[in-house]
Amino acid sequence: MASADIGLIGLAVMGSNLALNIAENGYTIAVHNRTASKIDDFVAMAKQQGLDQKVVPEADLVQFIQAVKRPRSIIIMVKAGKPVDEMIEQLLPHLEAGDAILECGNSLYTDSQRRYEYLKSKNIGFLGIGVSGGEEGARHGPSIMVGGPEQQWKNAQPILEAISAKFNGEPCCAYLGEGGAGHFVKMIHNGIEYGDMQMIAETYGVMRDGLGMNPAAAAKVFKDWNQGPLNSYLIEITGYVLEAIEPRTGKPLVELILDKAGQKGTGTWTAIAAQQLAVPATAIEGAVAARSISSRKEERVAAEAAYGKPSAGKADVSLDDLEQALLAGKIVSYAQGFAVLSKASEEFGWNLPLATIAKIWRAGCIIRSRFLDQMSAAYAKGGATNLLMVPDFVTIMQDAHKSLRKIVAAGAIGEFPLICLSASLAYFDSYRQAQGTANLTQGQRDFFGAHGFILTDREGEQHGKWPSTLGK
Ligand SMILES: NC(=O)C1=CN([C@@H]2O[C@H](COP(=O)(O)OP(=O)(O)OC[C@H]3O[C@@H](n4cnc5c(N)ncnc54)[C@H](OP(=O)(O)O)[C@@H]3O)[C@@H](O)[C@H]2O)C=CC1
Ligand SMILES: O=C(CO)[C@H](O)[C@H](O)COP(=O)(O)O
Repeated sequence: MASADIGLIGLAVMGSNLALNIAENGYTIAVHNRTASKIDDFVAMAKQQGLDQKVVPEADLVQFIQAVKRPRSIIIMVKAGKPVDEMIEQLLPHLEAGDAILECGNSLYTDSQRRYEYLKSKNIGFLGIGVSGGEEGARHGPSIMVGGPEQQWKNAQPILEAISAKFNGEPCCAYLGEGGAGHFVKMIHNGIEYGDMQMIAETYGVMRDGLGMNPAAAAKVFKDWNQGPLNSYLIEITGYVLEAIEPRTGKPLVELILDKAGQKGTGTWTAIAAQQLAVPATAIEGAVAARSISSRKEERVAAEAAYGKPSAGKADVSLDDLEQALLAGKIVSYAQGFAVLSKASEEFGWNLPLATIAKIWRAGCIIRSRFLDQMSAAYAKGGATNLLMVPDFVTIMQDAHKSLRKIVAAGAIGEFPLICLSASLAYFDSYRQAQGTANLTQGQRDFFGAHGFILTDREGEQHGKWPSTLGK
């Protein structure tokens, strides 16, 4: 007898917490996991939290499906990629017309588009949903980015809005467009997350290598910054990470963590999508590159032996400059992320609501910050082609870019790498330079490939009369 309002497959970190969140919001939820012992663990956890009455555990997939009321909504929260397709294949023979799959992992947006088309041909609905907020967000309110057919969204809307984070009472959950729109927006969220994290790490590098600060002193600065314009979840947790002590040695934990960053793909996908759409996203690309360089620990050790240890001279910068530089870098990185969203919206016909996206990122997600409230207000006014041209942000950048410049210069002289902050500065300088240097590039392209150029004093494409270099 079907008794559950919704079903969920995949009881790892995200799935189990989402299921508890759904149960706590008064919905009965059927749960299933490939490894059955995880279902028992989950039920024990639900019991501890007084939510087991709202949970229908089913180790058998067919019985799990039958436990969900029709038309069924089934959330899949398993490892992204092939496991999602395998899960869909296992579900398909037992689903009926009108049922829907809500795929909530970090899936590539083109996979979501493909899955939607495939399931549509079988009369099964599909929503590709980006969920952000990690373990705590999933349990108490994540930010939820929905893509797919609007009717399916309407069916799922009450549950998704109920479980989402709230900012001033507004749900951080929205329908963003057809096909892969939800997962595209989540991908850009993660690209921005990479940029934020890398710029914070670089700022810590300036404190450590340029200002000789220990982790406890750096932690205090991040805690102070969290009271100002940089107020955000990532700045807040940075303070906690820096002040943590490893109990066995009594040393700062951060100094014992191996300096190799992991990555699961969403940052790289953002960089690729930006390149494919011809939108410069250099800060995000820099952040992805920084993780890749970090993973080459052995090569870095060998290179340091070959070139000598960086001089790590005292940087002549203030903490105020550092704060402003981080703010400036962050504005550039968000400007790039939103520019990619804007172009994708045009290219894929999604009509992405940029103000709404900034709004639903104000709470619940990893990049939540005070700054996003200001950004959503700017996009709500309309007419913003690039965040760098929005009056509020022009005002901030007019001063903040000077600090960014000082910090990047200090990094270059002091020999500590600022791959993301320097990429942000270079983008800013390129974006605001009315007379660039592509005139020379165009001359070269015409020289070797007769690609043509435009002259500023006349109409139409022109070619130069170039000397032959053959035989020289
Ligand atoms: N962790 C996080 O902070 C966040 C994660 N996400 C995304 O959410 C999704 C779930 O993440 P997370 O909770 O960390 O779990 P994992 O990505 O670690 O995936 C583990 C889950 O996938 C199941 N699984 C793996 N392979 C298969 C398969 N072939 N068939 C059936 N089930 C399979 C596992 O089942 P079993 O127990 O049997 O191994 C388990 O339930 C991922 O797409 C992730 O990228 C999104 C936001 C934040
Ligand atoms: O989606 C997330 C947060 O928003 C996940 O935590 C994701 O795993 C982060 O990406 P990576 O593992 O590549 O750092």
